[in-house]
This record gives sequence, C-alpha cells and structure tokens, in this order.
Amino acid sequence: MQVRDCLISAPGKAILHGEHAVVHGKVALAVSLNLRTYLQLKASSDGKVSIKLPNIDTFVCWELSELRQLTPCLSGKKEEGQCLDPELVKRLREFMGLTNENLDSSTTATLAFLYIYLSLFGSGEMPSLTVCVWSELPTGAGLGSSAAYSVCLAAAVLCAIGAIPTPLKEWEQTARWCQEDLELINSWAFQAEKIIHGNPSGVDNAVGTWGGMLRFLAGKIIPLSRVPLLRILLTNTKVPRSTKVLVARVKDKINKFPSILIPVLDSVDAISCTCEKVLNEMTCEPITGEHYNILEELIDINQHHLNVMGVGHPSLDTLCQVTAARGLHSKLTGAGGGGCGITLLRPGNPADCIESENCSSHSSWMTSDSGQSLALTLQQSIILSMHVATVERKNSLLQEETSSRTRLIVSGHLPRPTGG
Ligand SMILES: Nc1ncnc2c1ncn2[C@@H]1O[C@H](COP(=O)(O)OP(=O)(O)OP(=O)(O)O)[C@@H](O)[C@H]1O
Ligand SMILES: C[C@@](O)(CCO)CC(=O)[O-]
Ligand SMILES: [Mg+2]
Repeated sequence: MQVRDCLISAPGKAILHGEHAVVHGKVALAVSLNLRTYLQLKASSDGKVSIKLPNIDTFVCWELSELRQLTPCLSGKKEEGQCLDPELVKRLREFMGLTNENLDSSTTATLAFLYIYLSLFGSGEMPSLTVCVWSELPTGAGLGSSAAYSVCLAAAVLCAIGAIPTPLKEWEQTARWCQEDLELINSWAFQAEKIIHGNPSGVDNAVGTWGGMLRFLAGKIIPLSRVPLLRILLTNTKVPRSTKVLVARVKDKINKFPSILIPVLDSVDAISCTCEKVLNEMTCEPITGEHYNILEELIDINQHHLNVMGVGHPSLDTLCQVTAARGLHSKLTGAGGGGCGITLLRPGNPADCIESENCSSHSSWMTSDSGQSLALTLQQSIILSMHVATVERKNSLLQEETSSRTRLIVSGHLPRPTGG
C-alpha cells in the first residue's frame, strides 16, 4: 500500500486559567501560540516504518512484518477515537518491553505513534513510511508540546488512510478541513494524549486542532471570538517535569483531601469564568486600570491555588517574586512543577525593561541546560499579544508550513530546537 506524502503543522498553547481543574470538569481558558510542531509523512518502499523525532533524540525503525503481528486484536474502527483500546496498549507495552508506568519522553512518544499507526492502519494493508516530527515548542514545558505532537500524528495518519481528505490544492498555501474532519483529528489526538498524559482533559489537543482562544468545559469547546489585546510575558524556567506525573499528583491530593481540594477546584472555575467576563467587558468598554487590577488579582489567586494543589516549584515562586518586584503578576501555565509561567503586562510595561534589568542576583534560579544565568534566560522570555480584532478564523492545523493567523502572537524568540 502506497500512502500520500503530507506535511502537517499544529500550534502549541498557553493556558490562562483552569489548568488541572479542567481535568476535573472545571472551565479552562486557553489560547494557541504561533510556536508550532511540524510533521512530515513520506511513503517508502523499504518494508519499514520509521520515526524520526530529533527534539527528543529518538530515531526508531521497525520491519512491517514485526508490526503486523500486533494487529489481530484490532477492531479497525476509524470513525472515532474516544476510548483507548486496552488490549492494543497491552500488546504494545509487551512489544516494547515496558514494565513500569512512568516512561521517558522517547518511549512515550514512540508508544503514542505506534498506537495511532496500528489503530488506523492495523485493520487493512499496512504501509511502509517514514514520519519525521520537529517542533519550535520546548518539550515538556507547559506549552502543549504533547498535544501538538498528537494532533500532527492524528491528522497525518488520518490523511494517509484517506479518512479525511487531503484538501490541499497546488495553488493553495494552507489547507482547511471541515468541522467534521477536525473533530475526527481531535478525537484521535485525544487518544495519543491519553497515552502520553494518562488522564488528559482534552483542552490542549482542542487548541492544537482549532487554534484561537477557547473556553473548554468537560469536552465542550467554545471559541472565544471577542478578546482584548493583552500582552503576556512567557518565561521558561527550564525545569523539566512531566504532565502525567503532575496530573496524577493532583488526583491523589483530591482523593486524600476531597473536602479541602474540591472547593479549590470550584474557586479556579470561578476564576476562569470571572476572567472570561472581564476579557469580554474589555472588548465592549474602554479598558481601565480596574480591568487590569482584576486580571492581576485573578492571576495571583490562581497561582496560590495551584501551589495548594501541589504543582508549584521554587523556580515558579522566583518568577512570581522577580516579576512582583517590578509590579507584575505571574502564574504557572500548563501542568506546572517547573516549565513555563505567564506574566501579564500592562500597556505601559515595556518588555525590554524586564529583559534589560540586572537580574544577576538571581542567576541560579533559571539555569539553562548550557548553564546560562537568569539574565540570559530572560532573553528567552517571549511576549505574547492577544489580538483585539477578530481576524478571519483560520484553522490552526495546517497541512503546509505557512504562518498561521492564530490569536496569540509571539514576538521574540524561543530557541529553535537543534536537529529540526
Ligand atoms: N517534538 C516532539 N517530538 C516527539 N515527542 C514529543 C515532542 N514534543 C512533545 N513530545 C512528547 O510529549 C511529551 C511531553 O509532554 P507533556 O505533556 O509532559 O509536556 P507538554 O505537553 O509540553 O506540557 P503541558 O502538557 O503542560 O502543556 C514528551 O515527553 C514526548 O513524549
Ligand atoms: C494540567 C492540564 O490541565 C493542562 C496541561 O496543559 C492537563 C490537562 O488538562 O490535560
Ligand atoms: Mg502535554
């Protein structure tokens, strides 16, 4: 079987409010970034299936004959991807020789790939192909790298089996899928996220699939079309962490202290709803300092709640302290435990004042892989701007590499990963 080559791209995301609470049925507000993951699928004729994941130093190749042995248990359903097939997961784990639950980056990404490949191709003729995925997103830093990876995988394999069209015409720069196709992509991406996260809410893959800013509640996705211009500083503490571990930690805490933690989750829900209301007001009436006061207080309260849930980290505390000393308010974004934080900037706060300040006294808190100090690392902070105007909504999941018009624009740069 020969599949069609394709190039897919999906965005990362930042969560403004609602991380972790969203896993327990509460509201989250999230927005896509113009930092993206790219996937190239190429047909091959060597009787092998290969994956190249340069960001995580993973290069694996299987004979088709090996993979065929894993297929008899498959139901071959391509219409939906809501529940993981436990039998296939078990076989894959045995095939890969996995015994424990907490897997490294490479194993998790490989497992997610094999799950999607075998679920979708397993009931028919299995094609020989090479998949290469590379990303502008830092891996495991709270910006939805796993979801962007999952969305790309799902879209590419669905295209390859012909379950969704390859809508790209020669003269078009970007491809669009209809709502039904996007829902199918999202549902399979959700499965891949389950392999990576254990118990994801689905918010990250929804943003990766649809882009823009959205409100997410118990699987329901509501695009937010009226959003004011906000500038948000995004800072990577570079402290590695795993979303799966953090989500499990919060669940344990809720089970241990339900009467204490459930009100915290309800409060986070109220924060997301209040934030949404204020953002909406800011598009209808002149923006005042009071709007910013409320947004800042919501950030502070939520950060305290996230600490109570046990997903803070000293590096994030330092981010909050360093920015508070400059009158700015920060919280973690994504799963926490390290990773990235967001800082709300008021219109008068020039970002360069933050970068140019002498931060050497904090040189130990955000030491990067190469031993750079905070002063240097802060230059790797990036400013996000949410656009006021509702630009024409484009699918943020593209089939060709072009700049997409998502609603959160990153100016400045995170380092591009090597090997991409
Ligand atoms: N570019 C990539 N190539 C291959 N695998 C990737 C890539 N990006 C992410 N992954 C997979 O996703 C895992 C990281 O997912 P994780 O959910 O822990 O972090 P995140 O998605 O970046 O943050 P958050 O879930 O808080 O937004 C990696 O360990 C790897 O398995
Ligand atoms: C921590 C979490 O709420 C957000 C991770 O970006 C997990 C999830 O919603 O799946
Ligand atoms: Mg993730």
